[in-house]
Amino acid sequence: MRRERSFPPERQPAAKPRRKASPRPAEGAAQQAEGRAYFLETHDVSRETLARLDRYVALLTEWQRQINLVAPATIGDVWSRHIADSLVLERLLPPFQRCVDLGSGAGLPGLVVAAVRAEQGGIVDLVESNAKKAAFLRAVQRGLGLAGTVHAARIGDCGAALAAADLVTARALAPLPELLAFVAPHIGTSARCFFQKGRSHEQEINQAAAHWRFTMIKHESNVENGSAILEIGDIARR
Ligand SMILES: C[S@@+](CC[C@H](N)C(=O)[O-])C[C@H]1O[C@@H](n2cnc3c(N)ncnc32)[C@H](O)[C@@H]1O
Repeated sequence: MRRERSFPPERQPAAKPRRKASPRPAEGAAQQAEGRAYFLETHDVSRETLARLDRYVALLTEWQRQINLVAPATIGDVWSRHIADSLVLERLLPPFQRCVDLGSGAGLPGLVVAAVRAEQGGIVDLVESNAKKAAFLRAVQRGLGLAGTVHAARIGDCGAALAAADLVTARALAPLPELLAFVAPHIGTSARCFFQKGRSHEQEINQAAAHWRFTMIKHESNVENGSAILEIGDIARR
């Protein structure tokens, strides 16, 4: 459902759960294979994209033995929990020249977006302040032949990257008022932000609307009960 809104916002009905339960708890190679098979039943991706995603999962699994990239209990469930979640956002993105993913962590959704859009020429920059995670992100970019820069820095020090972006993404990074404060000083007037939010998003929208004006399309999401992807633009302080 897409609905353009200005603020103050109207109340929205709660999102409906849609996704079939994924195989959980899931750890190890057998669970990953099961998750991959289910992913392929439910997603249509090209052979080239699948090869990149397979390589990403292999690198993630290898590096996860040394550093905590994702919650350890979710590594077996990487296809349904992380890749499919990132694809929900990717499918909403218009064509772009430069997308900046904030607080990328293990590369979610940024590396998944980059892997899926590789043939379309869009560049995905990744901002991640944790040096070890940033090293992982660079290794994946190299391993998959993806364009883009990894900024091993705080978001506040990445104004130039944000200024060059036509899209900004973030998942599980910060409450909406904080996300708006990160991007507003830097992004161009036509840039759009896609923030993947959990079930507290309505409260966050109301808190943000006290300090910011913005336009928003709320895309309901099946990632978890009540989750949503907020497409936001025209951000200005009140
Ligand atoms: C909860 S994790 C989410 C990672 C990923 N987006 C995901 O959905 O799995 C948040 C990540 O953002 C990074 N981070 C938090 N604040 C940041 C900041 N101000 N600048 C850059 N990175 C930041 C953290 O190091 C962490 O890896």
